[in-house]
Amino acid sequence: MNTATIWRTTLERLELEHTQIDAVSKAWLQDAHLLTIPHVAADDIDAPLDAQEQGVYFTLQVPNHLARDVITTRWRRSIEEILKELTGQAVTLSVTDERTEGLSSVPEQPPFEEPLSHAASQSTDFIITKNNYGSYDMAPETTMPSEFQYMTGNSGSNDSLEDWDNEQRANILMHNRLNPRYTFDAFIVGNSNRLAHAASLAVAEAPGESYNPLFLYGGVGLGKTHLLHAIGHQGVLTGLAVLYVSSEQFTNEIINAIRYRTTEEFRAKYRSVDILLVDDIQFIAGKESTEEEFFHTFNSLHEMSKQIVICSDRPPKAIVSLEERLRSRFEWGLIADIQPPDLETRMAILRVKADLLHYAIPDEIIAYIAGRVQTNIRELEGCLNRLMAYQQLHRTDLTMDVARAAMSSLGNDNRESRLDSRQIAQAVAEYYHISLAAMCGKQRDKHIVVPRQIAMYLIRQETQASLFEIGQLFGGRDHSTVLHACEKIERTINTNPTLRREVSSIREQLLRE
Ligand SMILES: Nc1ncnc2c1ncn2[C@@H]1O[C@H](COP(=O)(O)OP(=O)(O)OP(=O)(O)O)[C@@H](O)[C@H]1O
Repeated sequence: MNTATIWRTTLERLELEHTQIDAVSKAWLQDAHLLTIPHVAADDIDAPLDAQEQGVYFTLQVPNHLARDVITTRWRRSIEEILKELTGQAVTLSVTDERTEGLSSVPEQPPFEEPLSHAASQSTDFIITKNNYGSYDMAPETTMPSEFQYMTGNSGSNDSLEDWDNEQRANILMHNRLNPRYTFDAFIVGNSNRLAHAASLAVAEAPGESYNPLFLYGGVGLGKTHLLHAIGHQGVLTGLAVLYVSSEQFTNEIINAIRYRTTEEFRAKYRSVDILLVDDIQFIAGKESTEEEFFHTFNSLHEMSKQIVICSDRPPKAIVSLEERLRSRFEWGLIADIQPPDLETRMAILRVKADLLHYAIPDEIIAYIAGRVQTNIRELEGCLNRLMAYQQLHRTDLTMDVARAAMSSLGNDNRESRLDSRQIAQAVAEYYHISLAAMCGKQRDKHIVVPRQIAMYLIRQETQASLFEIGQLFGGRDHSTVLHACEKIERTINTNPTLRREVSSIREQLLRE
């Protein structure tokens, strides 16, 4: 079997096994090329090579960055599984959007073409939205409605554009209050934000060429503004005129332009930018003249292939009272959502933020904070700042007790009153699939002892129960046994990432209840 046959068979199997596979992924996968590293070529898979033990390394070449990220996140595991079955060997698959030299290609296939640029890779604009199955749906390009002609031909707006000299463009750059901390480098990518990040990067690398507009949406404090600014920084670096505005600012400028009869200047300003970044667009809904003006600004920029990036707390369809013609434009390019980050991503974000602040903080405390704040990264950062402030104020070492005190005294921890010891013990027993009775009893098997110690540790952390009370719950054990258990878990958590993850997952589960 050569790689072409393997890939064809893999695709057929994938489509059979995943009937909900979305149209965009399907198109990317059909365009993809499966390659192997020469010394473990797939043609040799029947030969008893070393590769039999090491497995086969495949590379899947896909058309662009976004395809790479989506296929890696959503499909790589399944493809690997199928390849494993087909080849009868362990398989490692990497997905790339670059042409990799030295890989064996498929003899019967046409020669591999240069990877497509973002512009070329997307011959038609399409809309990708998540459907109810959590996969992506694609809709065909919308045709350009006639209102699009506004201000592009007869109105003379292009003349005003030419009048808009370099000095004024420089002014725009100067007055862009882009937060220097909000860069791509400082953005942690996890499954929750991978698509939004990849799309933002694509847009920053080739403004106006790939996804236009790019519409990012997600809950409060999940990094939408951060990505907008990151795109902005990149644009500024390459000398483009970038304008970042909140929809509120846009509205105020329109009101003033109407009041002081300066609408021509307003229009010239907005239509001379190369990248327009608009935050919190949901607030323009229902504001008639703002919507009207934004509509025309959008059309002018889009026609000139200038990049527009829009953020909102909800998808266009959910912005009630937004004019239909605006909604359809927002759905024109790419819609990417940002979901709340998982525990690992929250921990990674905290670690990076702490490092940036040169704040030495043990993993255990990182896990503790990340377990507490689950849906808002701004709040997560707030906790870190509070902890620093608390520690400095009390001039104390950073310990778990200090972290707990900082959280509770600053009103960020009201869970103690909700969680009781029995509930925690029950959650731990369930997590480890053992009975509560066994965990609280006398058994000394390892698979019971460790969960018991974890339960003691969590109860100590999450409730006001004394060592004596905890001992009573666990079959009348001595307070020193409880203390020993708590200290042991506290120590081990710092050196054992698996245990740390388990404890954090239980805590997260408890806080969710
Ligand atoms: N993935 C991430 N990596 C690093 N920091 C992040 C990430 N996501 C968000 N942040 C940080 O979280 C804070 C809040 O992010 P941001 O202001 O971008 O959120 P938002 O989605 O625009 O929120 P809002 O809807 O309230 O405007 C910022 O300090 C940002 O740097």
